[in-house]
Amino acid sequence: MIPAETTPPAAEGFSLTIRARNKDAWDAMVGHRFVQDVRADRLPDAVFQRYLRYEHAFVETAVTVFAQALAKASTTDQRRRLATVLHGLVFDQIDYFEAVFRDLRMAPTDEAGASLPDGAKGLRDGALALAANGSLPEILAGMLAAEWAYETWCTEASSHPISHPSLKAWVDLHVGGAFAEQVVWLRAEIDAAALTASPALLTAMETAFRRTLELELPFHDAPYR
Ligand SMILES: Cc1ncc(CN)c(N)n1
Repeated sequence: MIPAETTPPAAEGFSLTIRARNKDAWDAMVGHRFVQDVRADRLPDAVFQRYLRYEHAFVETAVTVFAQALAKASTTDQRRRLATVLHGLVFDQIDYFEAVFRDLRMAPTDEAGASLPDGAKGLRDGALALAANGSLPEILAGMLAAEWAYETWCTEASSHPISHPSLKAWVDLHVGGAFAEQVVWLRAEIDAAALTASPALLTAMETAFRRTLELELPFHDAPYR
């Protein structure tokens, strides 16, 4: 669904506004069956292993998306922040996949992603199209939806016992520290951009936010096949 023309309210930031206006998609993501299974410590191993492959591919996609955001950045602060985001992805997160594939004796994911299911390809293709065609605020609004939803559900899930050490480690990578700072920064960028954005740009930012949440749902359905 494309949102109707968007206006930012005076008092609260635009990031909170678009999350509230898209509560149905947000709630569907942070309450997805996959999230519920992690929280209840009952995620089947086969689902986790399929998820890891799709997720590894998505992290590689996120590197491309944030690299394109960096190319479109106009200030040194934005470039530094985005370089930090990229560092977290190519080191902390890719290191995690290399270790987990070794520990679980899984073959590495094929780099071209040819074997990905439609749900995983949908999120990848949506994010890459946004990165290629969108302005910086649109790209950041789309990635805010992905990062903020993960920070939210992982923070909640991390207060429950998670017995699979690799799953626990993955959840913990999205709680506090540099990841939380990244979400704070993305929100601040969206809030600041909205203050001077045209109505068309506000709508484009909200569309990117919602579309990403909508694409997250089939991505997380996919490992259940
Ligand atoms: C599918 C997906 N969406 C979001 C995130 C948060 N980086 C993630 N790791 N994976």
